[in-house]
Amino acid sequence: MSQPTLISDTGEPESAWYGNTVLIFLLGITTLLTLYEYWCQNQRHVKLAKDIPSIKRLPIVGNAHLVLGKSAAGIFRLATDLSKTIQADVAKVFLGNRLIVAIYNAEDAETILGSSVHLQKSPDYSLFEPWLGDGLLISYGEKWKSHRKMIAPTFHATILKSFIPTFNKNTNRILEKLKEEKGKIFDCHDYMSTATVDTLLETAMGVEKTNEDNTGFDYAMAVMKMCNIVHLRHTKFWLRPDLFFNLTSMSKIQVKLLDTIHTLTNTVIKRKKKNYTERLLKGEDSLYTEVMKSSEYNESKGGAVDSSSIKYIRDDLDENDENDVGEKKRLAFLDFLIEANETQGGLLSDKEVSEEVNTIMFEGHDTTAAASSFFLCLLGIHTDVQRKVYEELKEIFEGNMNRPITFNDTLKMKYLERVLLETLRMYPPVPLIARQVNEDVKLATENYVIPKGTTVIVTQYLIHRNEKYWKNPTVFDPDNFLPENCQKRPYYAYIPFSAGPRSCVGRKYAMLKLKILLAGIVRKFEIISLEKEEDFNLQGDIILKREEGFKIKLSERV
Ligand code: HEM
Repeated sequence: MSQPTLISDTGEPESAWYGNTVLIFLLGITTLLTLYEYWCQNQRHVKLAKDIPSIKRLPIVGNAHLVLGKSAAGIFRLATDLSKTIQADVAKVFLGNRLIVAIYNAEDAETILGSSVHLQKSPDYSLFEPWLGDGLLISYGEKWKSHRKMIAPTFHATILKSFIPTFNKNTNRILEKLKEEKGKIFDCHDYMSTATVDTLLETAMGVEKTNEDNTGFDYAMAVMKMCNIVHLRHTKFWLRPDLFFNLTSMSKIQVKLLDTIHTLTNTVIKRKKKNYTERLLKGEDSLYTEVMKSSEYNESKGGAVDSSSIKYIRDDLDENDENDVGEKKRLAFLDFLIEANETQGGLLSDKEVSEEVNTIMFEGHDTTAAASSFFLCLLGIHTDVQRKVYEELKEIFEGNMNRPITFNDTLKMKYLERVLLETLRMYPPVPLIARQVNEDVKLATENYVIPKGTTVIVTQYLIHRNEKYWKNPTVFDPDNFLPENCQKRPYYAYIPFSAGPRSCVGRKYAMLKLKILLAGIVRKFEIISLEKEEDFNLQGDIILKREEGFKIKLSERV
């Protein structure tokens, strides 16, 4: 039986009317999208950046589709492959209408990082806010400037030297734990993370680890998972707006992870505040007053401790940070923060103290854990390099491989230092830095212009592998850091700690701590790796890691 034909108000059959409506709707959408694409193409930033090399973009989405369905390691591979495809020192991509310019060369990196103008982080860092607040890593303008001035000197050479016994104690603690893994294949990153969290707590934060609890491990795992979430939101653009993200199960996981992270940092702050109040109740001076009175301080005022011996790499801010001889130099990080909060006319609010503690705990641990894990894997692969490191240590310690490592010993570790610098070249823990430029910037390369409002990504990982500056960029060769080879390179060709006014405040802390930890491990164990560098699946989820983990095997040295 045939169906009766429905007649619309206009007298046409209903199906024809329905077809016309869909057609009009589709035409409308197409016209709107075409107009939008036309508008995009005529935007000032698109026109100004038109000569910067790029790959083909799709209308409307730009290059955003390329990350769809890719894992963190897949995205990292995509980014490095793109740089090879484009074969230029600068490249651009579009996420929708958003322009992103990537820099692969030292000269243009200097234009951005060396400037005191392009200091604002890109909007991508805002995803860290629920975790780090507006701490030093993210903040901008006057707040960043004044906090940087307060915090940088709390990592001064004099303070770092006072941390050496704790670096030794924590190295011994980790050596005991590593003994349990002897002969097994295991992921050393978990151990390196826990060790760095515990060491940071006992040094920069100045709190004693009173029991063998799992705080360091739990915190490190929570940070690792938080990095995964933030990275996922960076690459999956639909997860960026809180409105959508809050609908996902991931947002509930984030709440739990942040609870673990903030519980640790709040406990640390509370303990330090309690110490502060107890001192005052006992009639003792505040640390600040004590420091001011100390004869040691008065002596050093005349001639600050020479920190040049731990200037592993030149730094534009060394002059500013270290000539700023002031009383705060004598207070370690959290001691200073509490004083600034309690006695110095409220220089810092409770919220600001918490933001900075969270920032230092994150920046200070995950970076160092990655650096030490890559170092151990590389020694396991390059056994000739490992032998040389061990020979150097034997010479320094003259048969007493168990004694504590002193500051002077670290100065003699010339070869180990070169191996560490080479590790940071090939596998920089922070593989890229993203800034937002607030004015047009002319680059050295081909006079390209980066329009204001653009996100600029300085890619340390690729600059460190640019053939212009490195003879065999993909070959692990500690001799790249022989003094005669360093002199030939532009300064910005090697920037694992960034450079310029926003460079890493913890670079000297990191190098000193890493030397003691890694020398301690090599003195005790021979490291074996069953994989090769070609097997590394790198993923750049905030901090550079290996997707498969950092598997090594240890055998105890006789
Ligand atoms: C191997 C270890 C480390 C590496 C490779 C490293 C690398 C970096 C890099 C590349 C930046 C610039 C980031 C950016 O602009 O997005 C940075 C900033 C920073 N780092 Fe490190 N870092 C390390 C260890 C540390 C340690 C141990 C601390 C503290 C104890 C620390 C504290 C900071 C802080 C607070 C900033 C922000 C500085 C500012 O914006 O003014 N880092 N680090």
